[in-house]
Amino acid sequence: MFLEDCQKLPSEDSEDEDMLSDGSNNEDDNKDAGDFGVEDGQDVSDKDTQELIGPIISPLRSISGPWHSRFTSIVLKGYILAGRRIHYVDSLHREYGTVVRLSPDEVAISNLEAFSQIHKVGSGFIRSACNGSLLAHREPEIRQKAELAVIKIREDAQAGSADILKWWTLMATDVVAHLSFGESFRMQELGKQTPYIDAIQAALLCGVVRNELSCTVNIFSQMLGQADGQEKTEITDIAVRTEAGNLIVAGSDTTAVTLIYLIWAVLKQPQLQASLELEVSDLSPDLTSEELKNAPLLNSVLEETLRLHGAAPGALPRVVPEKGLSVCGYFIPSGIVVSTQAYTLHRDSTIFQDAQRFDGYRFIDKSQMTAVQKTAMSPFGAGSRICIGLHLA
Ligand code: HEM
Repeated sequence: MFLEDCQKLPSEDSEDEDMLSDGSNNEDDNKDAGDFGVEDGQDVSDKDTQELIGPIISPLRSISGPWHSRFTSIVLKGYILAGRRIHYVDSLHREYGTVVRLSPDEVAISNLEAFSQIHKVGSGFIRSACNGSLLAHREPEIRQKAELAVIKIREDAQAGSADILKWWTLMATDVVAHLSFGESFRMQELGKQTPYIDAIQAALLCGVVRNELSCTVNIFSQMLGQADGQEKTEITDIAVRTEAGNLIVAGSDTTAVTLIYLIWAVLKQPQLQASLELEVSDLSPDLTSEELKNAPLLNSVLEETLRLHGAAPGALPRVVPEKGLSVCGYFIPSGIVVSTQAYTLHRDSTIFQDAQRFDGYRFIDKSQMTAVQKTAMSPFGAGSRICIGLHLA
């Protein structure tokens, strides 16, 4: 049971407002599924049925949201195209509550219990995250690339100014390429992205990364080996190309963008910067991952960066399965898309005290984290579709 379930989030600029002032989700309508004329488990994904039901008797009609969400997704799409979906949805949660209608067939949810229900590992195929051994085997290569990035940043800074984001991006892309394909693109040495990477990013940035990827030291050698050993294989050239592009996009910009936010947030707090530098200077020059794991402030700053500035805080959409979803007194039938977003959960001041503030010490003692905070912290997603690059990142 989570506090403040099913209620409005405080507005961003009035964090101290009493969140309990409005205990409803803005609707007087009866929230019982029976009143929608839809039985539990009834599938409304069928297009004809949906058109027939229309906005008036839609099973979602009592879920609050902007008036147009009952008729069209055009406004939502406008925000998506403008790259503002996260902020738009966050503002809707603050206005309408934890369950908000976004379009005729999409509902956004920022209720933690529902979050767990939606993302928990089901009984079907379960994807597990990359395990630590990937990191252990590849640590020297990763460190060598990180050191090179720091050298390049220092050289540029000494010559006038350094484009830190550029070097983090080149570093992350080289690391992902090396681990995935067994060979780096050596973009750090070149000092720029290869046209090949430019093309992949342009083609895939708008797509959603959702492919089944196994996580091995060299993913492609395994895939191709499998293809060689079988007469019939599901793995086509196009699939290999798509997987390759997905990995590059999923692993490089996310890591680089998170790192640049970390630098920015720390530089804004000179006191924090000094303490962090002191902690890191006490570590051995080897900087093994074991040693890094035991640097409390460094890890706390990383967690806090992922909380406020993680690079993928947007919608994780899921289709409601046959049994439907009950959330905050609403019943959402099968076929409807429900989405949760870390951006809103991570800024919920009922979960994280002073949630809008970057507090580098917030996670200094992780044993103090409440169960609710642990569930809410989801910069890498959650459940069966959790980021496979989590440990590497
Ligand atoms: C700070 C860095 C990173 C962040 C914040 C991040 C975040 C995420 C999130 C939130 C998801 C879940 C998407 C969903 O549920 O629909 C995801 C999935 C994924 N990530 Fe990451 N990621 C990072 C780094 C990486 C790296 C380094 C790699 C690869 C080397 C990677 C590969 C993937 C892949 C392949 C998926 C898709 C998994 C699936 O569809 O089941 N990510 N990531």
